[in-house]
Amino acid sequence: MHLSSIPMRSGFLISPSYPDCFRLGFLPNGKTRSVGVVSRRRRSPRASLSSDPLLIQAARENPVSRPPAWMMRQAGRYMAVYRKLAEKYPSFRQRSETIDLIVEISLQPWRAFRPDGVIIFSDILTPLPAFGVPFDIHEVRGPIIQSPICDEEGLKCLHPIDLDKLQFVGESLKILHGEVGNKAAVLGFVGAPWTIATYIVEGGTTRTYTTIKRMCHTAPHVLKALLLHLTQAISDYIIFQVKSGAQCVQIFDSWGGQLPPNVWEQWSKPYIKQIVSSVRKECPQTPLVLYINGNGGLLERMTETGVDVIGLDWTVDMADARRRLGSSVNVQGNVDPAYLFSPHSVLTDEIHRVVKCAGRKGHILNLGHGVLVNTPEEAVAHFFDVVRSLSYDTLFEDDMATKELEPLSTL
Ligand SMILES: O=C(O)CCc1c2[nH]c(c1CC(=O)O)Cc1[nH]c(c(CC(=O)O)c1CCC(=O)O)Cc1[nH]c(c(CC(=O)O)c1CCC(=O)O)Cc1[nH]c(c(CCC(=O)O)c1CC(=O)O)C2
Repeated sequence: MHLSSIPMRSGFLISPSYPDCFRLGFLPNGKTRSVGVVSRRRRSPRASLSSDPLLIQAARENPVSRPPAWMMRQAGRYMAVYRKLAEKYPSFRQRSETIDLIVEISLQPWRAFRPDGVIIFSDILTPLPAFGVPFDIHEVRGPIIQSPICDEEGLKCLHPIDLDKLQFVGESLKILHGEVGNKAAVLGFVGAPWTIATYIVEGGTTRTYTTIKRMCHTAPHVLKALLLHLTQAISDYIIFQVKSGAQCVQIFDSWGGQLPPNVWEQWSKPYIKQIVSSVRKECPQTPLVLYINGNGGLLERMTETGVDVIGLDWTVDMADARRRLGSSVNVQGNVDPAYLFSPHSVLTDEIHRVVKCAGRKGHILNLGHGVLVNTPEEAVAHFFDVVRSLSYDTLFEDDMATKELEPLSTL
């Protein structure tokens, strides 16, 4: 399975830096056309599989020589404009379920920093009421599920996802797509069944996951029924997001890393795999990214889900991840979000290091998890400025030059 292209600010096409994995070209007229790959050697781009003159010309005019970049949680509380808006609309559910507010908040980081992706402002819990699980988000306590599910009786509240109740998501994606055109990718996202189940079973955020982990042994049939229900609902929801305008969808199994790897194999992986296979049938071109927080023990296993991109948290060294996964697996990440609190020069060096370790192909630059509350906005701006000024040629040529000089310096 291949990724489709992620449109860049310059116009349309990312294929030059992703010869193996991007095969949809975004043409300057805004239409998408399926093409072969366009590869680029040094500074002379050439088409290898595509003979479409428009694409070849466009590739020449818009050489892409850096990874695309966006940030998890790139909208939200660290931004002053968001905090101001949150004063006026104090309920998170209102902010994330009203079309005008969703569009406005999603575009705040786009206007301020021009990332290559615009992520819809939403939450992994947003679809819950549409299949029978009401929730709220409390300012201090975080998500709260009014009626956690702990037994067979609890399962009775579940019903198939009613996508009419999520029209605000569909409409917002459509509007965002229209707003950013082919200058950036529009990204949707969902929580993975295991991660969503932690909230539904525990009743909210937990530090220990003991209730749901116990359930694996005391009521496996209940947990399995819940996860199967979530699998169907989340698959339908991803397809709905794609049909509404999402060009790439991130699956957050944020709490999958809380499980021992063999338990993740049993209670998370099969459900994600099922989602990937259902989505593929309907939307074969849409890249799916899988992120797990604390995924060092799961990297190889994550590829077995069939997703296109493996999201890395910052506890995995990018070079190690590349070694372990092989260069044909696409990766996303993984600058430690705490670097955004350090001097800009330190952040610059870290971005360069991560990009060098990731290599020239199949890498989406991102943080290793979401932007932290209180992150200085100037640091986020600096992150994207550095990305924009990146050039693989310069970055890797410097390395080559150093290597070539090495024998001389030993004389
Ligand atoms: O994040 C918190 O600290 C507060 C509560 C919390 C929320 N969802 C939650 C949690 C964590 C938990 O307690 O389990 C639960 C939640 N939401 C999300 C994840 C996935 C993850 O980050 O690993 C998770 C689980 C893991 C985690 O929180 O790190 C995803 C999410 N929520 C949200 C966004 C969108 C965005 O921020 O741009 C996104 C990410 C989209 C992406 O990057 O592709 C939005 C969101 N949800 C929420 C908030 C805070 C409340 C507010 O603005 O009034 C906010 C806004 C913000 O982060 O500043 C509520």
